Amino acid sequence: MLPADIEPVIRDPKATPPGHRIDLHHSMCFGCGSEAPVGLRIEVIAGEGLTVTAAMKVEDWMQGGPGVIHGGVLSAAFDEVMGTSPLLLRKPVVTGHLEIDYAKPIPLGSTVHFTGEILGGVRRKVYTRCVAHLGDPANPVAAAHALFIAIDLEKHFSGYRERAVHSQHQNGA
Ligand SMILES: CCCCCCCC(=O)SCCNC(=O)CCNC(=O)[C@H](O)C(C)(C)COP(=O)(O)OP(=O)(O)OC[C@H]1O[C@@H](n2cnc3c(N)ncnc32)[C@H](O)[C@@H]1OP(=O)(O)O
Repeated sequence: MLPADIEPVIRDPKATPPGHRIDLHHSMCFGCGSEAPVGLRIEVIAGEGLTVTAAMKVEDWMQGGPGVIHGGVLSAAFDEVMGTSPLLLRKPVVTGHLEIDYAKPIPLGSTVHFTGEILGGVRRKVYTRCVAHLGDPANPVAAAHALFIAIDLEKHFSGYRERAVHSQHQNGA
């Protein structure tokens, strides 16, 4: 998936310091929003260098097959974790391409731990990968690669903002 012309990228000196939560991008976001009526409420933590981490408890409403997480929920979690990582470059992005290897069933009630990493970039393209485990990093349950495209936030959402669902404490996007 990685292109031959991929280049190294550098963490922005003003990025969220390691160990701190990277700011919500939208309080009503399905992935990270603290006020979304239904959502994953994932908190992405900045790591060292170009890495991020997150954890997600697998709730009963996330069920797909009996007793296990729905694959689409896991996909959304990967999207959120990897999609937040380009903020270490201070670049807002949207997902262009996302691919997942589902290695093992993930039981309801477990906690999925994610470690994401930016691999490099080409022009507006940011390449990332992420691994998920249930507590033992040597025993991954899933892995993902994704390509994100840097956007101009104002332009990208200009035709949609009038449809936005707001909370009482809406903070923009
Ligand atoms: C803090 C934030 C956390 C967010 C986490 C959640 C993220 C999300 O879920 S975002 C929602 C899902 N994604 C979307 O809605 C995006 C929908 N798609 C789009 O809006 C557009 O296709 C968009 C913006 C990605 C690209 O369009 P545009 O701005 O015209 O750029 P475009 O010139 O087509 O592409 C830019 C580059 O990306 C490449 N590219 C675009 N899409 C893809 C793709 N699917 N696969 C491979 N390459 C792609 C292009 O080839 C081009 O590459 P190059 O520089 O080599 O020419």
